[in-house]
Amino acid sequence: MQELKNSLLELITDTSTNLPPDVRAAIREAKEKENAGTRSALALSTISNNIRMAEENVSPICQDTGMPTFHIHVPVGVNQMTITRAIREAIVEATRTGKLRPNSVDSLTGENSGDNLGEGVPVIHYEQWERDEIEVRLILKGGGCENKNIQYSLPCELEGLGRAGRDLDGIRKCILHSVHQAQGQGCSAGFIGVGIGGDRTTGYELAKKQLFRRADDTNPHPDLARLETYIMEKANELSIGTMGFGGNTTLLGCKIGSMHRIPASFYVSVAYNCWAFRRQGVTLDPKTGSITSWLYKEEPSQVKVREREPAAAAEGASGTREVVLTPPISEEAIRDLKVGDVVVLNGLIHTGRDALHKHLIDHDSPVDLQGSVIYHCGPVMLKDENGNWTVKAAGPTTSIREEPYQADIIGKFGIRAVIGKGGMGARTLAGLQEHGAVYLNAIGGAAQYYADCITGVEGVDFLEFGVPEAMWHLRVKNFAAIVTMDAHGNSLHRDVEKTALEKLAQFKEPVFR
Ligand SMILES: O=C(O)C[C@H](O)C(=O)O
Ligand code: SF4
Repeated sequence: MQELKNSLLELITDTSTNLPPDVRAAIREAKEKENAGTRSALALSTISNNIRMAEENVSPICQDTGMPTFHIHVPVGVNQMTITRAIREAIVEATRTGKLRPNSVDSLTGENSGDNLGEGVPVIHYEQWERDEIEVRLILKGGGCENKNIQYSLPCELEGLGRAGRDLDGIRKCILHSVHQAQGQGCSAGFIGVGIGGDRTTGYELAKKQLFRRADDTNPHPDLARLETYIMEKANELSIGTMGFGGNTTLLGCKIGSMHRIPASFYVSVAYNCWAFRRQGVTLDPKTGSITSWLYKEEPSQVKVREREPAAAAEGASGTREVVLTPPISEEAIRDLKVGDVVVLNGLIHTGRDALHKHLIDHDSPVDLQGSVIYHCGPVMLKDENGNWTVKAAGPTTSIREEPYQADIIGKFGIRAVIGKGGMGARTLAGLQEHGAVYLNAIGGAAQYYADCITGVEGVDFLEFGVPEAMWHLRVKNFAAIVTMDAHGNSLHRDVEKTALEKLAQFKEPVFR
């Protein structure tokens, strides 16, 4: 098995940097459905560029390279411990070369192991089979969409949909609700895997297993096939759209599996995966460990591929105002901004996410933040041989996690803009109004696109928090993001959620009897 580690490294690298054709086709279709000049069309254009850049640069599509999760089939007699050792070596190597972000954090001490290894990380499931080849499937599922997974215990009451009973119609309601509760926070448009039945653990496992199905397959079970088709149609009428900007595509794929349960329990478990759906697989020669085939490389047959770029997403949103700003930004410039404006930033910005926000509540900042821009981002960084840092990937992280801190931090330090994704809540909105600040929504997952806007790394503080959580001081050029919450009490996120809830309520009546 001398080739095993190299094969696994190739699999990890390809998974992180190159989306499979079925996922690309779903995104391409979504792009064709959006109207020219809309925010969703613009976001999908950025996403498509990002996918291309990641492949060309052989760099992570999204900076959050997620929880590496392997599903492996082995012929009888193959040593699983040899495979586990090779996976661990390949993971360390992929982290060292910037194909994976160091993502494994000790839950008690907060320490980042730095090499993506740790208790329970990576996740590896083995199963024996009677074929004489090894099959390795891998998903890199990021944290923002993982946080939007949801498990329902039937019967239950669902906002907008009323009672969900222990039958196919109750299941239908849970799945629709799961898409609504995710809004744009899991980097919609997303893919969902659904597990019906099992217990709390196996239900989620079944849901995640569905994510290994190709986006263009058909469920062999007629009821589940019907339900998948129904969900795809109705979830896309919720108008949540790409990144929760509103729009025609909210869901790119829905795959449902079912298993037995015990009489008292009836779970519907939903695994939500962002558009950056990094899934790949290989078969390996059990003697040499070399790759014999790739599992998700063929183009889907039923999706037509257009020759030229559709007019829809070609250029910037029509009628939007573009405002160029350089920090430190004045309160006046900020109060002039309205939801829908595109802000183009030049100059110095600072990253800060969970650890930094918690820290700043009762500590000083190492740099003056008056008039500054904070970027909710945990980048992939590499140090070169001269000790200089380079940015390998740098998209936004989900902002809502900072909701308990954000308004206070803005007030305490005089921050004028926060860049993130998915939007923030009522407390932050009030804080923006009170202190004169805005929330700027960047396109989640577009880590190559934003890394390209970073012209220099001017320093770093709190590296002891780990690479993703450190405070990186980044010089940017033409960094564009949309104002989705302004200093006048307006929030696009609040509006989209309200509309989506009204639309969800239209699906209250029974459909599957
Ligand atoms: O950790 C990150 O960089 C992002 C995360 O996947 C998120 O979606 O919030
Ligand atoms: S930032 Fe968005 S695209 Fe990246 S892993 Fe998180 S949810 Fe997925």
